[in-house]
Amino acid sequence: MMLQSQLLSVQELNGFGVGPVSITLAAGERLAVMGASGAGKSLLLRLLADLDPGEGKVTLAGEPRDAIAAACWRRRVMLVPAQAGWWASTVSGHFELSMMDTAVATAARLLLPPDIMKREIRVLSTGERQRLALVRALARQPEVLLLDEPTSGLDPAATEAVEALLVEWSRERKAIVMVTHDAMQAQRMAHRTFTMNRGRLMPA
Ligand SMILES: Nc1ncnc2c1ncn2[C@@H]1O[C@H](COP(=O)(O)OP(=O)(O)OP(=O)(O)O)[C@@H](O)[C@H]1O
Repeated sequence: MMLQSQLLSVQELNGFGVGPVSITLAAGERLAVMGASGAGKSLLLRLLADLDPGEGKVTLAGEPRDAIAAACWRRRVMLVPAQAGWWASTVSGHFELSMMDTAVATAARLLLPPDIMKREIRVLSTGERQRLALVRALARQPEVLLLDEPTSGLDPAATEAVEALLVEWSRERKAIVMVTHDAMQAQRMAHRTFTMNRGRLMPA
C-alpha cells in the first residue's frame, strides 16, 4: 500500500513509566504495540492522547502539541481505553444529533443490535460497550485513534467487523496505534508492530 504524508510525529517522548519513545506515523498507517502486562502500553497511549503529563516533541500534521488546546488535541488524537467511561445513562446520550446517522450506521457495521441507541448503558454487555466506545470515538472524527485492546472481549465475528472497519477508516488519511496481546491480529492489522519493554518501544 502507498502510505501518505506524516501525520503524527513523536520524538523523545518521556512520561511516567514511558520513554524515551520516538515514532512517526504516516497518514493511513496502522501500528500495533504488543508487550508484557505492565510494560507501559496503556501509559504510552495516555501520553500520546495528552491525558498524562509528558515531555518531548510531538506534532500532529506538523502542528506542535503545545500549540493545540488540550481538549482539541484529545479529540484529534483520541484514546479508546480498554474500559471506556460513560457520562450519560443512555447510549443515545453520548451522541449529538448531528452524529446520530453516522453512529447508527457504524454500530450496524460492528454488529451491534439495531435498537442499541435506545438502550441504557447499564444493560449493555462488555462486548457491546467495547464496540460502542469505538462508535462514539469514530463519530467525533479523530485523525489518530489510540486503541487499547479494542477487541479483547469480542467474539470472532465482531472482531472481524471491528478490524475491517478500522482498516477502512484508517485508509482515509487517518492513523491508528493499537495495543493488542494478539500477535495474529497485529499481523492482520498493522503495517508495523512494536514490542514495549519497560516503557520503551522496539521493533517486534
Ligand atoms: N497512576 C499510576 N500510578 C502508579 N503506577 C501506575 C499508574 N498507572 C500505571 N501504573 C503502573 O505502570 C505500569 C504500566 O502500566 P500500563 O497500564 O501501561 O501497563 P500495560 O502494558 O498496558 O499492561 P496490560 O497489558 O496489563 O494492560 C504498571 O506496572 C502499572 O501498575
